[in-house]
Amino acid sequence: MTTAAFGQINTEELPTWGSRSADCFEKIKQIGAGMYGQVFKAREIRTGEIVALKRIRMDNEKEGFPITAIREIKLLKKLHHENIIKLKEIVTSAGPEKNDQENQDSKKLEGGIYMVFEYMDHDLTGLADRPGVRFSIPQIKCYMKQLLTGLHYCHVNQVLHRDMKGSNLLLDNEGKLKLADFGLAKSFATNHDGQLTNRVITLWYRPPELLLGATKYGPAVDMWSVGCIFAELLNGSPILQGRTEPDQLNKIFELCGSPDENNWPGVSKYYFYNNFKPPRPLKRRVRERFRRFDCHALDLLDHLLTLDPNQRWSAKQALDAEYFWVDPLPCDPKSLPKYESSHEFETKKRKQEQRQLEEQNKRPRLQHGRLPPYQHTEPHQMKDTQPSFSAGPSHHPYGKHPAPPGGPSMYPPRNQSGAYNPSRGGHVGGYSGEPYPPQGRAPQYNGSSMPASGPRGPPGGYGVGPPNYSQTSQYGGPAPGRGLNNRSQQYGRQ
Ligand SMILES: Nc1ncnc2c1ncn2[C@@H]1O[C@H](COP(=O)(O)OP(=O)(O)OP(=O)(O)O)[C@@H](O)[C@H]1O
Repeated sequence: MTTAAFGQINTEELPTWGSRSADCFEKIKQIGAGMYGQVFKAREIRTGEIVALKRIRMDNEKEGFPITAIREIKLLKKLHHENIIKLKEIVTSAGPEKNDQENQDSKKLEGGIYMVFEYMDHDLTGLADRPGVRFSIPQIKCYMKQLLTGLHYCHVNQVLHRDMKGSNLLLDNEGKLKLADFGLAKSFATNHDGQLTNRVITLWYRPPELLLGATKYGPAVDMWSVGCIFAELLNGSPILQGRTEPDQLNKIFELCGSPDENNWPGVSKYYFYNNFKPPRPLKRRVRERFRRFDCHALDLLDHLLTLDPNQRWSAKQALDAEYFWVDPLPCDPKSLPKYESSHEFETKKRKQEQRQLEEQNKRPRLQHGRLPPYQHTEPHQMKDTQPSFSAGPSHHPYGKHPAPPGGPSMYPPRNQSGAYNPSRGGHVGGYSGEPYPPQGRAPQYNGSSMPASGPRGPPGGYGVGPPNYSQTSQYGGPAPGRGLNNRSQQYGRQ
């Protein structure tokens, strides 16, 4: 593959885009389910080549071809780099409908438009979640180096990724890492008025400037996410697991200290600064909290998790960090262990099944498959003597409801109307339990104040989006670009 030099976009185009049918491929299995499409492992029938097919979800599209797909195709056609996923072609199929059960079990792909990608064995979140997988330091350095190299290529080509997180970093069994999911990416070369939406990037990876309402921003937004991913790799779990935007900011400030004009010149001008600045000064605790990391890792992390985007390290500065040049050095990707394929979709599904099984086992045993007989009690006693099966674990598909928005934060209580909508964005079902970062995309606005996150949902049920800022919430009334009620409007402001 030819790789364009930094600063140059390879505009060479593939000849037959969209001209082939999806019938050239047979489905092997589903490996991903994002907010905007399902991803399948598939085989090209003629050549036997294994590929990943991302079905472009059209069901919610009243306004034509989804903007996220247009973005992804447009940018990926221009970006050619060994650390960026390769979009090979687009194929279409007039095949059977989505809910056709027979089709779901068959190898035939259902009707729709598909993006054909090179296949990658894992995503970083899926791999890290695999029981028994522990990354070594040279391995983490190797992944981080590739991640930064791919991102540096994007940034010098004036592309912001805007959804950096583990599940969008794909790995193959040769140890290669590639950035994927450019559905929220944006070319900032063409954005002259500088008005960008701040409702991008999955909450746990979202930088403070976006949470404070920035509409002018640059590559530093991705670099904050890189800091979160790096710390997560070393820590073994995500480091800033906010449940709502205020809670996320709260967690950031508790770790990185309070922002003020000294450590972040201009911060007081952000739209939400006065609403969210901590009421009392907080100390920066990055070095203290991660004191078990080695000093070079800590140094890099400290520069990535810098509140002021102008002082935060760029991908280039990060690549030059001591961390990558001292022993133990990053390993050769080819020397890395080969793992059984692991995508976040599958690991989550497995966990969900296990949890369901555990819940079932916890339930009181039913006699002859019937509910346990009620104890005969006087009506007045019945009140306090509920049949035990009702006290069992919740079988709500989303598990526990998330904590009320705002949580134990210092922010004023939030407007509670519609406090939680488990089927946000129209996605139902769900992996329950653990908190989950709302997706990079803001959900469709339902006109009420909603918490930012719910537990993660399954195929699409993951689609727990960050909340829309409520127009009546503590965010201090209407703000530019808020109160949008569909995706195309939502992204109207780029
Ligand atoms: N080329 C690929 N090879 C292997 N797996 C892939 C590939 N592309 C995507 N996947 C899997 O599918 C998942 C979802 O893909 P992607 O993020 O592109 O979809 P999306 O609809 O934009 O998702 P999201 O809403 O999570 O951003 C990835 O996390 C990954 O596990």
